[in-house]
Parts: sequence; structure tokens; C-alpha cells
Amino acid sequence: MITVENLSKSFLGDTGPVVALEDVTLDVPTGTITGVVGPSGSGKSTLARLVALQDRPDSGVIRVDGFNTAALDPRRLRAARRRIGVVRHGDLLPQRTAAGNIALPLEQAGVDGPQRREKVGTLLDLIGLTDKAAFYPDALTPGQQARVAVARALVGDPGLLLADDPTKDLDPDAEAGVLTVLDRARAELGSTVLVVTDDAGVVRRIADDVALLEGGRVQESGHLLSLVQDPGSQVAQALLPAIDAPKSAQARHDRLAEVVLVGFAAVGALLPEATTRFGATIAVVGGGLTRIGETPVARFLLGVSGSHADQALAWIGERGGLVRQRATGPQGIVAA
Ligand SMILES: Nc1ncnc2c1ncn2[C@@H]1O[C@H](COP(=O)(O)OP(=O)(O)OP(=O)(O)O)[C@@H](O)[C@H]1O
Repeated sequence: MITVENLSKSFLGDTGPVVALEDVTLDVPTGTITGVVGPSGSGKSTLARLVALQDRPDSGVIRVDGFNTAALDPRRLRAARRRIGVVRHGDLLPQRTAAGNIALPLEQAGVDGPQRREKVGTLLDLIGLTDKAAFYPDALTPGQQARVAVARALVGDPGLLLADDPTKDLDPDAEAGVLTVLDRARAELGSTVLVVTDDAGVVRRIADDVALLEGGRVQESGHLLSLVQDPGSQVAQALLPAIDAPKSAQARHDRLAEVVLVGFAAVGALLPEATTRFGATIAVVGGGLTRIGETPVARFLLGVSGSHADQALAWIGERGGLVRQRATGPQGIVAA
């Protein structure tokens, strides 16, 4: 179990100190995937280096299995580092096969042959590369190499799997393959995973929890599916489809409302049912549909017309849709 409390870190830049992280506290619940997402320069890689115990904070504490790592002697610090499986890109040993690369940390730890083979076999299966066990890195695609790097980081059963930008430079298929592996590590091995990325799509695809980092500070954090249903959430703004409807389209309706719908039932059935029940005309004027993990989530700008338009919107709200009316009159919240 790794905890991160009140971390701050500055560097000396060309024109003075640069604050990379300021008072960052992060909860990475056991057995979940937490995504830290933020723009370039927000401090993500600095945070990843500190969590990997490759660098020290100016202040704040990182605890591994309850121990404050700042107070550990060099031997214990090395042991704490081994509890964190860091996915390292592009440094597979070219003279070792895929299996040999995955096995290396076990060899270094003195694990015997049969145990090594069993563990490496399990991980090759997890990353879908059992048939490529004897291939050398240069015979693997970049996506396959990235999956081998994840397996190597997992081989010591780390308390935390840490991946800084795990889909960097990969094409969409290879990216999906790496994210599937991280997802399977959580689901099948019970791994606790921290992913640092500037790609909202990575967070949408695999994260249970999210922290939004900006200017070295955590702006918002929490359970992803809860945050997207929070009308004031910056995470929702960053991760849900943008609402971009032309003014002319907006003018044609009695009511305009932003609606967030979560889950198959809500996304598939609420709007058609509201149409039938209230005799309203409901048009999707803007926004779109996405997925958070396996859950479909829609953010639409709806144009609603008819004498029961308000009732239709209130009814959608009562059934769990988050409805914010943008009205042609004064703006108000119909239901939340
Ligand atoms: N070794 C360093 N020396 C000086 N400044 C640094 C150093 N490392 C990071 N910084 C600065 O700290 C801030 C945070 O950098 P960091 O690399 O952690 O951000 P990031 O979110 O990972 O960005 P990117 O996605 O572009 O890698 C930036 O202003 C960066 O220029």
C-alpha cells in the first residue's frame, strides 16, 4: 500500500525556482486503477518519479506499506523501490527474449527456475503473448514491446504498478492492447495501478478514480463515475464530450438543457420514453456519447419543445439523468 501526502517539489529553472508540485495528496485505493491526468508541464512526471522513489520531495511524505520512505536507510529504500513496479518504455534488453526480459527481475531476486517459469508463463498469458515468448524485442511490434514492459513491471507482484504515459507513441490498436493489459492486471491479479497521462481517453477507458493535476496542484480527485455526474466538476468538463452547438440550432426549441446520462438503460431509453410519455419533441442539439470503462455516458445539449417540455426534463432528472436547463429565459437547475 502506497500513500502520498502533501508532496511539494521545486526545481531551479533558468529564471528562478519552478514549482513542479505543490501540496499534492493522492489516494490510490488498493485493487483499483487511479489516473492522474493533466496538461503538459502540470507535474505528472515529477509526481511519477517521486512515487517511484527515484527522486525526493522537498516536503511531504510517501509511505510504502506504512513506512515513511524519507526515513529509510539505503537497504530498506531499495526494498521499498522493489514494491513499486515501474513500467519503463523502450529499455527491453535486445539480447533477451520476451520471456527473458520478463524473468530478469526474478533472476536478480534469486527466484528459482520452476517458480520463474510459472510466473513468466502467467504474465505472458496476461499480455496475450504466450506465442511470442521466444521472440527478441526487435521482432516484436512497439505495442507488443510495451506489453512486455508492463509484464516485467508486474513480475515481482508489486504493491503498486506505476505507468507514466503508458501509451506514448503507440497507434490506437497498440494503445488499446496496453490498456487492456493494465485492466486485466487489476481484474485478474488484483493489482493496484497508478497511471499518469495527458490523454483523457486513457482515463476514460481504464480509470476507477481520477486526479486532475494542473500547475502542480490537484484540482479535483475522486471516483470517476461520480465526478462525471457532478455538475460543477472540472473532471466532467475535461472528460465528457464537449457541447458545441450552433446558436441557430439552439434558437429553435422551447427549452435547452444540458443532460448527462450514465449507464445503458439511461442512455438507451430515457429520451425516447420521455418523448412518448410527455408528447415532447426532444432533439440532440450538441454533445455526444462516450464510455467510461464499460459504462456508456452521454452529455447532450437537448432542445425540447412542446407544452410539457419542463415536465419531460424533470422526469429525466428524476430517473437519474443530470439535467441543467440552459434556458432561453433565466438559467436554472431543473433537477440534479
Ligand atoms: N529537472 C528539472 N529541472 C527544472 N525544471 C523541471 C525539472 N523537471 C521538471 N521541471 C519543471 O517542472 C514542471 C513540471 O514538469 P513535469 O515534467 O513533471 O510535467 P508533466 O506534466 O510530466 O509534463 P509532460 O507531460 O510535458 O511531460 C515543468 O514546469 C517543468 O519544466
